[in-house]
Amino acid sequence: MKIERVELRKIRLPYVTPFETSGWREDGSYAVIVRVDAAGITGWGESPVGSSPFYNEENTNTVWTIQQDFLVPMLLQADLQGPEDVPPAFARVRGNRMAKAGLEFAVWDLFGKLQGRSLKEMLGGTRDRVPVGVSVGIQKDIDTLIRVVGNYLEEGYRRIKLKIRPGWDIEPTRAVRNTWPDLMLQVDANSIYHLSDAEHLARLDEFNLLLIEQPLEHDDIFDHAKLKPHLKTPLCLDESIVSPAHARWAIEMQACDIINIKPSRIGGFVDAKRIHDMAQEAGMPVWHGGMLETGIGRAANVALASLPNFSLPGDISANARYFARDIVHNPFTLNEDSTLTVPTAPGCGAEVDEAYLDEVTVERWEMRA
Ligand SMILES: CSCC[C@@H](NC(=O)CCC(=O)O)C(=O)O
Ligand SMILES: [Mg+2]
Repeated sequence: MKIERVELRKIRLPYVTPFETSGWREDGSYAVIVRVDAAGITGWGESPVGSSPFYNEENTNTVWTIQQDFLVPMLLQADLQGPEDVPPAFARVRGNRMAKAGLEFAVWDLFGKLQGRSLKEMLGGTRDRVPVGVSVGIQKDIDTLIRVVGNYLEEGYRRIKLKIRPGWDIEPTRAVRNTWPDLMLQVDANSIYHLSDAEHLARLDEFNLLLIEQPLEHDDIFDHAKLKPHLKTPLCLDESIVSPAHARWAIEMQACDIINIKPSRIGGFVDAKRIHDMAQEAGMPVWHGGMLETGIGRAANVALASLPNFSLPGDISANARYFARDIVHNPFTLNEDSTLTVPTAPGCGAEVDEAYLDEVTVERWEMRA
């Protein structure tokens, strides 16, 4: 099948509160929303990039350029038997995985609608609900942090992730642990530390954390393997794992105990599923990360998180955690057991609110076959 039309949109969708990590602060979604059309069917996808290239090497503008100049023409050329044919069509383009992923997601959604199959079914999901938690950004002080965490626990979330950085790591984590001794708690450093911080990072071991996420450089596996023996807490990689090859290197080098899987970081579902399966083979648990997606990317994430080796709560909160109003008519709401319900509708299950999407679109582009 040939894709007949591709439409890209830059959006501005404000977060209910800004989100701060060790390296940047973002006030809203600057994602690129992808629409593909063929045979009278529309598929939707999202490249969940930020305004700056601070999480990985991509941002709104790199996605916008690479999609328009290379990936969309390649996609329109391709004769697709299924969404698995999308990555080979993009193979000549190095990196730019969020740009690739947004387009691939949209083609998965399209084929699901064409075949009457949910994304969960297409990907091999086994769960009807997926356990989720909340990622809590860096706060102005510890009292505020305790209040913010308390509010999320009130809402019913059972797992909390804290962003940390030098000067905001041991004491905030201690304060949360002391307030909630039995809480499922983990931390994410977003690559801000170095191997020389090993002893300092080992101080986090006293807090009985589920994991320490991506403490060292965003493109490192070797030093994480050297760090791991210093830690009792399980070590999780996020930014470093951008392909099945990276996952194999990390597993074989014993560089981590757990992998955070984000199909956007990895370039799409095909390779994300490969990493899920490799980790399962190796007896390594994975959990689903988040990139503050709108309801379009969020639905894609929930579908993937329904696969069997996703064994720790994911960073896939209800849409309202970020958006007062989302670009979908059917936002996720948190179930009483701190899970989200996996959509069963054909495709990703997101019902796009096109009128509101138009309102939050700041730039639009399209290309036809
Ligand atoms: C703006 S990029 C945020 C990347 C960060 N993501 C989260 O903390 C989860 C955010 C979410 O709730 O989607 C991570 O490194 O895991
Ligand atoms: Mg992370």
